[in-house]
Amino acid sequence: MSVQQETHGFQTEVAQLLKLVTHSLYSNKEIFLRELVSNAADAADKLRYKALSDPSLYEGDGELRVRLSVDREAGTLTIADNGIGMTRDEAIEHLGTIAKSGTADFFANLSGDAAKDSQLIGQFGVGFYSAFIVADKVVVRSRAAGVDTTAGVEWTSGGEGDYTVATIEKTGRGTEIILHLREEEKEFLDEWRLKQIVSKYSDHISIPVEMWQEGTPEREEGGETIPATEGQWQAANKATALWTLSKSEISDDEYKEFYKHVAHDWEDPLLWSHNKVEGKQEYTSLLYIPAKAPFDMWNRDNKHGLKLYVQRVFIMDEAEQFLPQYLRFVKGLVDSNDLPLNVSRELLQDNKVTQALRGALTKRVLGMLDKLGRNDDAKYQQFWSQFGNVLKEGPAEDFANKEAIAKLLRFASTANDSSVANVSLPAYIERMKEGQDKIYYIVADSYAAAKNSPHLELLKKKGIEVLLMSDRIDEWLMSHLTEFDGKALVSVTRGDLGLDDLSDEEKAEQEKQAEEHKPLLDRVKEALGEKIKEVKVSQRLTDSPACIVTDEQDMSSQMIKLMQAAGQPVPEVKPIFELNLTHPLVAKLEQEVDEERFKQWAGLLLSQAMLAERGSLDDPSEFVAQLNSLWLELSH
Ligand SMILES: Nc1ncnc2c1ncn2[C@@H]1O[C@H](COP(=O)(O)OP(=O)(O)OP(=O)(O)O)[C@@H](O)[C@H]1O
Repeated sequence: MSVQQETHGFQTEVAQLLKLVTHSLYSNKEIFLRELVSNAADAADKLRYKALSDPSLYEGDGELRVRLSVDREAGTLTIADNGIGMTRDEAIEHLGTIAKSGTADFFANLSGDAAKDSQLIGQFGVGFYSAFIVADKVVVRSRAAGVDTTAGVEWTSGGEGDYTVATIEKTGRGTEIILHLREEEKEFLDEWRLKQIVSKYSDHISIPVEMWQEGTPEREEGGETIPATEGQWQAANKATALWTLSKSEISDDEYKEFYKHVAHDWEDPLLWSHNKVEGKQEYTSLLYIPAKAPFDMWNRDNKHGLKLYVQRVFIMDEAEQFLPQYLRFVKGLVDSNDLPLNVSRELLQDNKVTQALRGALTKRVLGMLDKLGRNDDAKYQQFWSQFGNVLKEGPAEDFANKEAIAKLLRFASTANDSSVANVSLPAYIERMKEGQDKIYYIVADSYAAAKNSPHLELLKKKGIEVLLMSDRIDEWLMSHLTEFDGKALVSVTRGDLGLDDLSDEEKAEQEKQAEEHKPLLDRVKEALGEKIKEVKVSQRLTDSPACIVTDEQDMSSQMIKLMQAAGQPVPEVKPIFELNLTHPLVAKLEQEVDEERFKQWAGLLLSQAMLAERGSLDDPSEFVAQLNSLWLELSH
């Protein structure tokens, strides 16, 4: 008997997802079973957790499991669990909408190319909806733990635009998913096939996945009577929580499958680390680095964190207290023996055990990445391309581990001929010139702007390597990273380059020049007035006539741009104007006797330098007017 039947439309994104699922995930269709079993195991975990404080929720049935059964005549495969179940409202919410933040944006960005989109969809996580890869009708019958048997729900959909829900009576607690298999998917009615899939994907799910084993009648064999056996449910998987085993008992494939269950990812992970720790703290951690960044990594509401278990009992998903923000891409679990079973999110917050675990797990992740960086360049590059920009938040967030994080950073460099960020600070230091005691870098708007910046000219000539940075976060990163391995990190667009350590002679020469050309410097300062802070003889240019640099104490151009983009007020910063005395244009300027023309030339050089450094001018029309007027004079 069912009452209160209603039809609902799917959330737009669900309808889109379903269309994609049925059309593009076909090549790996058997994983629908992994996804549904994974959900059943999650539902068992949730019930166990709730029952810690209210054991009556078990209703006398505390052996949590999932059962697979087939009905050949009806052409159905049923996946039934006795986990937490769903109420009518929960079924509508969980099976009719997607709650992930950023979902609409994600769908808006799909390309329409089935092959590409199917990859993305895998990353997005299809979960329950994968049922529609093999079924043209799905019926979900569920009853939540602790509610009356008359408050069950039946959810039915053909995977098109809508679904129906009805209130039903359901004696057993938990969820039953009945798949009406498509004509061409009848292979999933074959028990052998199902067993094979279960042991392939779900061996180490913590609950048994059971299948019905028919009984046998009494029979005679070799003159002996073998008694009849009764039919019974038998587990088709090992049903041991993977992390409780020792490493030597676990194959790589098992680690990978388990990752897909904990991380809700469809792809293999890049790397993992499994550790049992005993002594002052007792815990097991299994930490994974995904191969690809999730679509919503930059979304502020993105959920992240580890699964928390206490003494093998699931406590919560997405416990974000165990790792810092800049490691939010790490997936996996921690199973603690020291936390109380009734620990809540609030209690985790200021807890000593949590703090200690966070410290240890952070070190573990940084250590795992460091090892990868040293042993496998290609894999490390893959990691860096996906998560490098998240890791760059580290030095600002985690002072204690600054040096360890800095070791993991990678940058493009003048030592390479490509924009690939693959130079580490230790590698830079190894290549440093005799007498060089600083690490030089530049932050610009793009790789090309960084690489071709005039500020690099002299360093290039001297064969000194400069790290080239052009990610939005780089300026902020470098403002927190001023030293590595005892060496100062110096921006080539700021203050003094400190090259004097390289050659006393050159320094003396520069001072001499500054003295000799003081009248020129004074005239330029006079001509440009309030636009600049100071005029100096440049020690960094060889080919360009002039450049601007930022005073040590002032905010850099890149930082100003960042703050402007974020709508923040910025202080007015005047640049230091540096002239290259060896450049013919500067020589010409020095000889100019007409003060008006001198002013125009000086203004033009300043505008050029501003353009090269900032990519734009406060008053572009002034620049154009100056340029045109000088051209006209030249052509006379
Ligand atoms: N067997 C089940 N028992 C109880 N609730 C379930 C069951 N299957 C699904 N649900 C509910 O439906 C929700 C949606 O499931 P679905 O598999 O689509 O997503 P998910 O598991 O949350 O994440 P992902 O899409 O990444 O797999 C679940 O979060 C859960 O609340």
